[in-house]
Amino acid sequence: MNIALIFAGGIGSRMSSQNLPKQFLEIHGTPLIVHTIQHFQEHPEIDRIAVAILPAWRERFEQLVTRYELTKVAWIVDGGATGQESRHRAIRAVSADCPGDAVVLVHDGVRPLIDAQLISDNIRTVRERGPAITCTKGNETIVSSSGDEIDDVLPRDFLYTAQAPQSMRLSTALEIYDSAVADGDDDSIDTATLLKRYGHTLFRVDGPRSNIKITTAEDYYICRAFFDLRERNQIGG
Ligand SMILES: C[C@](O)(CO)[C@H](O)COP(=O)(O)O
Repeated sequence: MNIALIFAGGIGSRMSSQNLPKQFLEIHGTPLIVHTIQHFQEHPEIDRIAVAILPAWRERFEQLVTRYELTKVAWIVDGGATGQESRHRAIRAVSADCPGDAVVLVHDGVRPLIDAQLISDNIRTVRERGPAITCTKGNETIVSSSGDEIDDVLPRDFLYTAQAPQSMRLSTALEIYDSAVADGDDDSIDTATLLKRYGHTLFRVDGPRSNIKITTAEDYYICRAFFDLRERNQIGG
């Protein structure tokens, strides 16, 4: 069994989209969260979908589930105060109904350019090797800087950006999220961070550069340009 767990619990504080959370912004007349879920809905290997949503937007989301016939959406949980809490709530809801060896793909609601290949590659990697983290190779030099001076120039050959999906067995997801709470952490950056902290070996799944996360207004316009290209069949997905 393979389950997509979509996190759409954030308010989009880094993007000024008036009062509309960014996951509800539209591209080509369809909300971003629907574009994202449709990739999982249409994927033959995905059985069910869990979504963590802002409590105040739950009703609006439920209407979208009906309108766009997102029939695989089996759990809608209220998002928590942090991304970690939202993901944990969704993992707990899924764990109450599904076996621990199910594969879960944790994905951002605002990464609508995911494609079928990436979903398949995540599932295969978890089944054959272990936890899978979607990555893209860096094509610019990365430096670290804690003040206004550059502390270090990092070796680009070994640098990647971790994206999503971030995937693992359901039992592993529950174990790391429970452990984080027990250890007093309720605001970790992402699933990859927790997997690494609790000693898991992570395997890289190479994804396309187009699988961007919409964080700022600029990202929205870049994403829209990718949608236009896809519509003209100039990139895959
Ligand atoms: C999970 C993630 O997309 C990996 O790059 C990222 O960490 C999510 O970050 P956000 O701050 O919750 O948008």
